[in-house]
Amino acid sequence: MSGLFVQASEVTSMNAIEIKDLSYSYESGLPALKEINLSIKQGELVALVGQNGAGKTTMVKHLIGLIKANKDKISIFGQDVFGQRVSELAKRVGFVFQNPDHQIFHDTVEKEVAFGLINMGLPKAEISERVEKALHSVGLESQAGDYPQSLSRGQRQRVALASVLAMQTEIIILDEPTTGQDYHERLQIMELVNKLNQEGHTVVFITHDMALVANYAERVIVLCQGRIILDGPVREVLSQQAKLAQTLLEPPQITMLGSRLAPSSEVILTVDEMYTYLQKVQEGD
Ligand SMILES: Nc1ncnc2c1ncn2[C@@H]1O[C@H](COP(=O)(O)OP(=O)(O)OP(=O)(O)O)[C@@H](O)[C@H]1O
Repeated sequence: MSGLFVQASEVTSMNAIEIKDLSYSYESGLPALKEINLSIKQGELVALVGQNGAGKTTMVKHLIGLIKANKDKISIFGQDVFGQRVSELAKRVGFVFQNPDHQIFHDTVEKEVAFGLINMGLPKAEISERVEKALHSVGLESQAGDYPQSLSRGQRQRVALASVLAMQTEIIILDEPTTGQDYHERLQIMELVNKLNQEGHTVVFITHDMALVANYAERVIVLCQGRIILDGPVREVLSQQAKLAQTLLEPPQITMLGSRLAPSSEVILTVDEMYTYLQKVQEGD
């Protein structure tokens, strides 16, 4: 990995992403984003949640230049994205689309993953090394020569992820990364997301799955009808059940069960935490 990355999920004081007073309406529609203000520090692992149509994809499209932001609205590592080309932004911000077929165009998996690297003008040996490493990370090394459209949706999603990994961008954004994956693949992808963050990447993942949020994110940003209505550490946000209900999102089952069993205790996020809580109760703590 590049020496730019900080080690072991260290969150620095540097803003990786900064959005200032961003509003946006599509030509044909109502406002999709309203007065968004947020900053994400280098090294953070953030979940972005909200019901369908809340504005999550519109927000991240601004970060990768697919929707052009006005001047002084968005900066990436202190640099205004205004006027930056998509290809320039792609070197710092990697984006894995929700639908892998929106980003897969080549006739072999290997060529697909190499594409961005060839555009960057990297030497052949480095391209081969990065492609191999990225395919290994997503468990697709034996599919390198396959036609992507012959793979399952879950595998195609991992091809798209490998293409972004190979670029070694400082920021990685994933839109619903576990869609179409079975249980083991979901675990594998989220462990990989975690590892990337540990290696120093700033990671933002969009999801509807609050169990993923509870298990993997440090911070969660909740969008509702184009506005940020909650933003903070996962435990704090999941304790705001009434506000979350506005978004039709529910805390994970284990958290709901925990709030019934132990209404006054801390918010329970995972099965392990529930187990610890029950053990304490049994011991009469
Ligand atoms: N290309 C478009 N043209 C017009 N309106 C759009 C377009 N894309 C999104 N919208 C509208 O903008 C709003 C925000 O949509 P967006 O896709 O950003 O939400 P989302 O939170 O990502 O939803 P989902 O979870 O369904 O992907 C919605 O009202 C949506 O209908």
